[in-house]
Amino acid sequence: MEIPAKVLEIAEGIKTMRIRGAGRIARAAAEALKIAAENYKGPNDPGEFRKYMSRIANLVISTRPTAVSLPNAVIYVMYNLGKASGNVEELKRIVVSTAEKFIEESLNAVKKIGMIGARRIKDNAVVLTHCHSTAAASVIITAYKMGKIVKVYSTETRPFYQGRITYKHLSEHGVPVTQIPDSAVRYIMNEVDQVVVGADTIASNGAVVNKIGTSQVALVAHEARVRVFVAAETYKFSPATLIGELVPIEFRPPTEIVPQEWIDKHRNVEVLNPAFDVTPPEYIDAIITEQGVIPPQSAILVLLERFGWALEKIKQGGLGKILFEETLEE
Ligand SMILES: O=P(O)(O)OC[C@H]1O[C@H](OP(=O)(O)O)[C@H](O)[C@@H]1O
Repeated sequence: MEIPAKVLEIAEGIKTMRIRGAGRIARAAAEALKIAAENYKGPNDPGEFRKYMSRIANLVISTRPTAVSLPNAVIYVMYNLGKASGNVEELKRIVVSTAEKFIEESLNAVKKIGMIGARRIKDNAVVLTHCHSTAAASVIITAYKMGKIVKVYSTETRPFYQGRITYKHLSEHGVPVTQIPDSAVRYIMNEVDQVVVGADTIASNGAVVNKIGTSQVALVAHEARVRVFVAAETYKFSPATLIGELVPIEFRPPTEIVPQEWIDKHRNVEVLNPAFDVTPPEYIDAIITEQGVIPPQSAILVLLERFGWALEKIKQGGLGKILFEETLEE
C-alpha cells in the first residue's frame, strides 16, 4: 500500500527542518502515524495493517537521528498498537487515540515546564538562551510574565539561525531580546544571571545532547559561575543509553554553512556541519521536566520510571526490534 502524501510531506518536512525542534518533530511523528492509520486502504487484515504501520514508523524514525523524542513518540504509539488486538478498525482507533494522547501530553508538558522552571528564575534576571527551544521559551515567557526577567540574550545559532526563531517567539510575548553572535557568548556572560536551554536527548548519565554550541555556552557559564538550566520533557530521555548506547550526532549538509559554488571552488576544503553536541552533567545545574526539577545525575530515575517496562526488552537487542517487536517485524 502506498504511503499517504501527507505522511511523506511530514517526513520530508522533518528531514529538511521545515518542521524542527525536538518536541515539535515528536508531535509531527505522532501526527504522521495518526494520518497514516486514518488513511489505510489496504486489505482488511490486522497483520497487513501492522506491517503498513511498521513501514510508516521506520520512515518517520529515519528522518533525523539525534533527538530521541522522535523515536520515543513513535514507540509510544507503536507499543500500544503492538499490545492491542482486534480488527483493522479497532487497531486504527488505537493508533489515532494514542497519537492524540501523545500530542496532548507533550503540549501540556511544555506548559508545566514553563511554570516549574519559572520558579527557578531569579528576580530581575538577565537570561541567555541558545538555539530555539519551545521548552526553554516556555520557562522564559512564564518567568517574564511573572515580572522576573529583564532581558534575554539569544544566540544566532549558526548555521541554521534558529536564534531568529527565538527572537520572534519571545518578542511576540513582549520579552526584550538581544541577538548576539555565538562567538560573543563569553564576552556577554558577565552580564548573565542564568542560562536556559532545551534538549534533544538526555542520556542516562545526565549528559545533555542539544544544538551545536550548547556545550561551549555551558562551559563559559561554568567558568563564570552562572547556573545552567535545561528544560526538557521526559520523552527526551533516551532509554537506549541505559544499556550504553551512544547518542548519534547528526551531520547536516555543508551547504547550510557555505553555498555550493564555494564548495565547488574550494574542492580541497572539507566543510563539517555537526548539528548537536554533548554537555556533560557537571556543567548542568538542573533539568526542568514536567514532573519536577532534577539534578542531571537523576536522569536514570526518570528513565527507569518512564521506560523501566522496556528495560528487559532493551537488554535483549536493538531498540527498534525490541520496542516494536510485535509490530515492526515484516
Ligand atoms: O523541543 P524543543 O524544546 O522545542 O527543542 C529542543 C531542541 O531542538 C532543537 O533542535 P533542531 O533545531 O530541531 O535541530 C534545538 O537543539 C532545541 O534546543
